[in-house]
Amino acid sequence: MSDSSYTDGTAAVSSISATDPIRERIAQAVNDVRSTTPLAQSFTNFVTINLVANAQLAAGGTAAMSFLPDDIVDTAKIAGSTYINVGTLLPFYKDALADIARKLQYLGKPWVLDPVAAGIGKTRTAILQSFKSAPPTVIRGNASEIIALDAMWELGANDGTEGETTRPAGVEAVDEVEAAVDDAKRLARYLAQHAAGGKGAVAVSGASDLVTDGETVYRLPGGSAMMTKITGAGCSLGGVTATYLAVAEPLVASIAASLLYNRASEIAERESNGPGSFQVAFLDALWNVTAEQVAQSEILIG
Ligand SMILES: Nc1ncnc2c1ncn2[C@@H]1O[C@H](COP(=O)(O)OP(=O)(O)O)[C@@H](O)[C@H]1O
Ligand SMILES: Cc1ncsc1CCOP(=O)(O)O
Ligand SMILES: [Mg+2]
Repeated sequence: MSDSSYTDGTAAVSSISATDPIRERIAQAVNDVRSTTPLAQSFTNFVTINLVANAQLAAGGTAAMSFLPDDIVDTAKIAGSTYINVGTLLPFYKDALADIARKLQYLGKPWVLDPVAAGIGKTRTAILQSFKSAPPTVIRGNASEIIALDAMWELGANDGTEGETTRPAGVEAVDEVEAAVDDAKRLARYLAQHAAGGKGAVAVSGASDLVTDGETVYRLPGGSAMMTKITGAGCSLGGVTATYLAVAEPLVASIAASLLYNRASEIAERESNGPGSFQVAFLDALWNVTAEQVAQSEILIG
């Protein structure tokens, strides 16, 4: 850790040093994806499915989008990881997704959950509640989704630390990332105890991203506000997190994906002049950012 400790208004934070061992593991994840092109399967919403697949390919991975429940289970057996995004659902998925989560757990397969629009609708709520008993390896969402999922799983109620709940927010966040710190830590501790593999991480995206394994909180500043002007920035981040989860442990996979996104979106903002060209430049930058640029990013802990 460096000696450049300071306070951001809510918590004392310090930059990790240029030689911190986690940087080597982040670089390794970026390079391993590019050299082994791992398959990460996705069950994801039909609004942003194309960007999810293209972002996974641009990061160096391989994509497969599955919708039939038996396809999802069969593909999970041959994939390095699975991504489940609940942005657009159909009624029959209420039982099907609960069953898929149980099968992934039985098979010991790592998966990433993106709880898009958590808090909206009885069917989505039933599905997200069902995942508590067969939880994912990584949860990646915006602040409002993380706060809503934590409330749904009643984790704060169990340890007496329950914070304020928020109103359902649709697919966009109405909460700041810092408002979701305690929720993210509670969820990550729960994943570490109950997820297949015995390790978990929670990633909260926003103006400055946050990733935690339940013990340490990593803050990852930077990126581009233009990411809020294209649909699927968060969904594709979840997909790329699954790509990294195929080669790395949950914490490293989550941090690497978030850092890759921040560096790529900064480059894309400089090289584009509106949302359309930004999305194209962003995919190019995912492809071109070096592992060293990703791994040497500013990382704050505290
Ligand atoms: N104001 C912002 N400044 C910089 N990056 C942002 C900003 N808002 C979102 N991002 C980035 O956009 C991506 C998607 O995050 P977010 O918009 O929170 O997800 P979602 O689309 O699921 O709501 C992340 O890489 C995040 O860092
Ligand atoms: C607009 C929309 N509506 C249902 S899912 C979806 C995409 C959400 O994408 P993201 O969470 O990446 O902003
Ligand atoms: Mg989202």
